[in-house]
Amino acid sequence: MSTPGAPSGPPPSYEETVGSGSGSADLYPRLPETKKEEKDPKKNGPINDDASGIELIVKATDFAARRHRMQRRKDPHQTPYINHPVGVAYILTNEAKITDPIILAAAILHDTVEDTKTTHEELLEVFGKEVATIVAECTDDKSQPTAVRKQAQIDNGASHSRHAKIVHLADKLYNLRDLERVAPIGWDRKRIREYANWSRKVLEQLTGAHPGLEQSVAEVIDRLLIKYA
Ligand SMILES: Nc1nc2c(ncn2[C@@H]2O[C@H](COP(=O)(O)OP(=O)(O)O)[C@@H](OP(=O)(O)OP(=O)(O)O)[C@H]2O)c(=O)[nH]1
Repeated sequence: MSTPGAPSGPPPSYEETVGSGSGSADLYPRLPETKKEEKDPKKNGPINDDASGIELIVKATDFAARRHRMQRRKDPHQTPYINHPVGVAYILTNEAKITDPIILAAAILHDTVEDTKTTHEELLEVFGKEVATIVAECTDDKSQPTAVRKQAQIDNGASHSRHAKIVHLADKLYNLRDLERVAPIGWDRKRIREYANWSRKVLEQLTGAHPGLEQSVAEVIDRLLIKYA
């Protein structure tokens, strides 16, 4: 979902943009410093020409950025919507250690059919069956009332492919962490509790797809329910 319209007021500070660095409320856990191997800029390294996976991911990123370009998140700073699908893909590579280009492309595209005029047929044509199918499994039917859509996620989650479950887990993790960071405009404590409780029911349907992600989702839900008890 999106909040249309341009942001008003001063731009967010650097700290507000990247997170406070204070731990649990950050979108991504801090990574240990890794010492990079120094490369001699005068020497030419080998060129890896097996680039189809990278091309797919960049193509998906460009497509999603163009389709979501007018959309904003619901947070007080009205963050550009594209931050969400890119962040979901980053959770997959950074935390879940998923490097399958099909799953990453689907993660980047996961809201294009649900929240923009993009169609399933278009994704089929541009990105192929595997990517389009994962996106379809992660797409809510926005023609349905909210309560029906929310129940459908609980009812259908278990029957989805493992790839779709993994994208769904990273999607939930991003949204729950975002909720922990700052509540969307208009959300009171009750709404946050309801979202956390509903997320737990969805999580139960995704069991076994990726234990690490499942644990991370469960931990944020626990923290939210304590914070907003
Ligand atoms: N936490 C958070 N969520 C935001 C923000 N901006 C937009 N969203 C979206 O809002 C949706 C959750 O809000 P709800 O009121 O429960 O659902 P709805 O908009 O789809 O009716 C999520 O989309 P969804 O595709 O419906 O995901 P989900 O409900 O399957 O998690 C999430 O991506 C934000 O700033 N913070």
